Amino acid sequence: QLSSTFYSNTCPNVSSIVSNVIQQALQSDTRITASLTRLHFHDCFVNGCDASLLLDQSGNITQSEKNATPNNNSARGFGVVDSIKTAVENSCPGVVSCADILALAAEASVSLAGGPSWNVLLGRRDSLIANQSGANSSIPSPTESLANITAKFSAVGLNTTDLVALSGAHTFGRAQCRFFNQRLFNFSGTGSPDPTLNSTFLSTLQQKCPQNGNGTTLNNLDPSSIDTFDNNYYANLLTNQGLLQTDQELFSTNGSATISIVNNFANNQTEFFQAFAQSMINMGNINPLTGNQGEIRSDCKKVNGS
Ligand code: HEM
Ligand SMILES: [Ca+2]
Repeated sequence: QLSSTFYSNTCPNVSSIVSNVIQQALQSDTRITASLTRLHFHDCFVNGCDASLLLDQSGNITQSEKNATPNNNSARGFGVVDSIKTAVENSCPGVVSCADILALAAEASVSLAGGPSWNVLLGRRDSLIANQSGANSSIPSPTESLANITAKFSAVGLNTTDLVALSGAHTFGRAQCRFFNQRLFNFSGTGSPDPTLNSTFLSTLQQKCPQNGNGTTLNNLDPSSIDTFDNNYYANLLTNQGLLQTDQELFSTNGSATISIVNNFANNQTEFFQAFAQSMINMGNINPLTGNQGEIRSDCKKVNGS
């Protein structure tokens, strides 16, 4: 029941307002488009796309999603979300939800980085609660098996094509060493690195992420075109240069239905862009609050009146 025309009377310029603030932020932060895209994912997988992720831990919010393991010292871009909200409130006070701002920011970000555009469906409302334990259990971890990741996508109504297409968001942005360094020296107790890592790529990563390092060094998820949204992510998987274990598993799990989809997206950027846009719409449809459920927050970090 979301609609692309939801704000056409009440805030007709909302898309360009969002895009303009992101363009400003890009001047000093080339990573921001990736970070904003990830926020929509981490919101939608926990209680649906309801901006539950954005609530700070304070007052009645005793266990924020921001402080959950997948987000703590990892999810970023919250300040830019606040700047977008301020700009939107200046033009259209009290009408645009923070959940819709995350959906619009993801589309604008992908588009500004050279990826596809799509009509964002709108009309989500904002939650009154956060679900930290849900964030810990529902957001995929980068060391899980493909079967587990597939199950987590399936739990929110997303299929294998959605999984492969949405993983293509790792065409931009960064990952800290601590999220993949289990692959580099002693993979699964074998005493050897992950055999599905290209040996040249492995040496580079071993140098960037030494065994006694602190694990927070940043690495490009797609070294071949770091801030550009393209299909190089899939080409990297074909040459065993997926950064996260869960990236490489899409191509290196024997017999998996994901392999032919990776091949298709590696060979055809147009098909990847179309599939990515459709899967972002699918993800954006996960369990939204609508009608008179929830509220339109005036500050994305807090429930109204708190
Ligand atoms: C399939 C399961 C997925 C896993 C296991 C996963 C895991 C991760 C991890 C561990 C990082 C690095 C975080 C850090 O170093 O702080 C990351 C970054 C990122 N993820 Fe995913 N992710 C998945 C799917 C997705 C999806 C579906 C999207 C969006 C549609 C997405 C978008 C991103 C982006 C854009 C970044 C870079 C963020 C930045 O630079 O700030 N990921 N992901
Ligand atoms: Ca949520």
